[in-house]
Amino acid sequence: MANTETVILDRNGISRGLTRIAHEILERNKGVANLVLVGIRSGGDHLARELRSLIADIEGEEVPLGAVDVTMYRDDLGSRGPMAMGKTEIPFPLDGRNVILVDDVLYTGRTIRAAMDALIDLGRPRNIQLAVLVDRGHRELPIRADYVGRNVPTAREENILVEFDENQKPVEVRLIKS
Ligand SMILES: O=P(O)(O)OC[C@H]1O[C@H](OP(=O)(O)OP(=O)(O)O)[C@H](O)[C@@H]1O
Ligand SMILES: O=c1cc[nH]c(=O)[nH]1
Repeated sequence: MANTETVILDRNGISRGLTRIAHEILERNKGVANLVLVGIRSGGDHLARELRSLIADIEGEEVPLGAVDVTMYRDDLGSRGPMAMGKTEIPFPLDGRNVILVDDVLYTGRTIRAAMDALIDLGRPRNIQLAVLVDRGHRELPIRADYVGRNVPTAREENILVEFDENQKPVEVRLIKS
């Protein structure tokens, strides 16, 4: 049977969701002092860059931006076959910082567990908060997001695709039923 695809968010919808998240982050953290953004490769790193730009538009200040690759921290490393590995680039100390971890889709929570282990190997943040563009449910670990662009109820066999253009700007979020 052919796949059916439904657009959940277009460019404007994504932009509105990220703008709201930027305001929520600033509200909860009382501004940008002590704040850093770390995006999970790949996808979360592009969204973290968008959030940094939106926060700068509101506060007039750019917060430190990093990216984490979770490949070596995955709990299915042995069973998944070869995987392309990205680079973790966090060019600032994490100790004592309020870290906003950013990803595109939150599903089982296993990627977030891996990312938190990767961060904690690098330092001891004051806290880690989680921002995701889409929460599709079906958690397998006790993990929740602090900031959510859109909650999308899904069936396990469905898939959420976040598409980026050639400049790594988010273009569309689609729900794919196969
Ligand atoms: O909550 P989880 O069940 O861990 O799923 C969420 C993760 O799945 C996707 O990454 P994927 O592993 O497909 O890698 P990619 O983004 O690099 O393609 C997505 O970008 C999230 O990081
Ligand atoms: O639907 C899903 C599940 C995990 N990761 C995605 O990007 N989409």
